[in-house]
Amino acid sequence: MWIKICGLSTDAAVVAAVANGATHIGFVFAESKRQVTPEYAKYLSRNVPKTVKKVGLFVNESLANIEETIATVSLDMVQLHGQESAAFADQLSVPVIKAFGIKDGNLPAELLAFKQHIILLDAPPAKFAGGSGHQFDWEKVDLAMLSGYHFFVAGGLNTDNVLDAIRIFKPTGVDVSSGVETSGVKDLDKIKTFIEKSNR
Ligand SMILES: O=C(O)c1ccccc1NCC(=O)[C@H](O)[C@H](O)COP(=O)(O)O
Repeated sequence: MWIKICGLSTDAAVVAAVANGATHIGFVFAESKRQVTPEYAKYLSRNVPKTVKKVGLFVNESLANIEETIATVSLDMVQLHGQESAAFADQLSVPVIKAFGIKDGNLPAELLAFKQHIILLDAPPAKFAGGSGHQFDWEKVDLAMLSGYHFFVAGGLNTDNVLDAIRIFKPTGVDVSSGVETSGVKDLDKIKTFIEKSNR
């Protein structure tokens, strides 16, 4: 199971994610309360082993700026949260995770164009393009449409519901940000519990 802990902005949270077995960690470079600069993400990444994938999150950013950030931080992957096309994703130099906000359980038709990429099923955008802590309507999703895709389930996951998400979706991975926070700050115990439960 891939386990991605997203929106990291402190050393303690990075250490907790890595030490407890996260396979992916996410840094938000888009406008967000969790936004970090490329230079700071590079600093936070200094002791992250190569086995843990560093993912950079962007919203409708230019190809040049994304590539510059990939180089600065040594990102392994990019997560796109805007209206980026598959043709845009195809041009990036690292593997891409494309986030889709799922409204009323409807998977977007665009999914087909992203078959070569990794998909992230998320709640629809709220104040920011992601990281809202909201859940989408799991029960209405046509699971058969996800066959053949590598995909993360995200959106409002937490230590109480992650096992249900895994049971229902049988995803390649799970992704969390708000659900491992307390009062808006990453909670090291919740990170540990989330990873332990995801690995059960
Ligand atoms: O975290 C943000 O503030 C953010 C801002 C802009 C684009 C994406 C953002 N976050 C994405 C994520 O952290 C997660 O991949 C996903 O949306 C799930 O978040 P959550 O529901 O908070 O667990």
